[in-house]
Amino acid sequence: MIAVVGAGAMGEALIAGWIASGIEPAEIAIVDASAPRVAELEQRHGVRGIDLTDTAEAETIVLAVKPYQIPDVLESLSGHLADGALVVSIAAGVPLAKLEDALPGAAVVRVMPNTPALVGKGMAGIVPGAAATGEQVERVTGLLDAVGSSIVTDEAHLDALTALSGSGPAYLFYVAEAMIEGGVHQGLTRAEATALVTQTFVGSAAMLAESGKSATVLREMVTSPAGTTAAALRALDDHGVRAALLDAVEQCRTRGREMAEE
Ligand SMILES: NC(=O)C1=CN([C@@H]2O[C@H](COP(=O)(O)OP(=O)(O)OC[C@H]3O[C@@H](n4cnc5c(N)ncnc54)[C@H](OP(=O)(O)O)[C@@H]3O)[C@@H](O)[C@H]2O)C=CC1
Ligand SMILES: O=C(O)[C@@H]1CCC=N1
Repeated sequence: MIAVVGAGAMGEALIAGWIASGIEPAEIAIVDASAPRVAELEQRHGVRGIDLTDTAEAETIVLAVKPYQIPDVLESLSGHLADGALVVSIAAGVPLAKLEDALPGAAVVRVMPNTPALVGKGMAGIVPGAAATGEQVERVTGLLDAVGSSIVTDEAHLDALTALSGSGPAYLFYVAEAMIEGGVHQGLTRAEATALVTQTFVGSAAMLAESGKSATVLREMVTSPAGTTAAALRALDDHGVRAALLDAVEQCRTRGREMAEE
């Protein structure tokens, strides 16, 4: 049994992705502070709500509560884990050391997933803790690869990874929102603008993933000399969009580091 503690946005993305990948809903249990939320997910996905103490029966316990809620959950779990249980924390900015100190001897793995797991296109970074066996790391890798792709990395790189793939979907949705608004300003209906922008994201992502060409070359392919794209990119440069993205990635990484100290 996989128990997901904290069935919010990311918890549900993983659950839905796992079920779509073929994992039986009966194999998944959820714990959440909100009874209506548990009922909603039971109805939508066919998973079952359990109490935190029932996670003692789970082989894999995924901690998906907000980072500041992690200490309380760890305190409740301490001393109640099954032999061989694996604890997977997806909380941003909660170091392995804090997790391992609260669960002495337990196998712990830190993971940074992202919400596209919901549609089987997730990206995740995996950091094995000291007591995690090779089989347990493979189990986690299998669970993340079932909903997209993953890499095993060092904890030192996890905040940077969070700044790209963990939080990254939000930057792209932000750009999509702004482009849709731009289309509406030009007189397109919101539905037309949304369809145009959505398919442009899908096509561009597929080219980036499948063409073998760099983002730079793909951008140059669109940019005809003295043409429309060059004018648009000039406006982005004038507004400092590249610098803003560099700063956004840095601020995200820095916030992850700060959270580790809170
Ligand atoms: N959202 C994302 O894209 C990503 C999130 N993460 C990480 O995932 C974690 C969850 O984030 P997110 O899904 O956005 O947050 P949410 O607030 O959507 O989900 C957290 C859920 O946990 C519930 N909860 C709170 N306390 C407890 C408890 N003691 N026991 C069980 N459930 C509890 C919350 O209920 P209530 O709201 O009532 O408090 C809520 O439903 C965070 O640690 C975040 O860093 C990692 C990668 C990506
Ligand atoms: O915003 C957050 O803190 C979480 C972690 C990565 C994405 N969402």
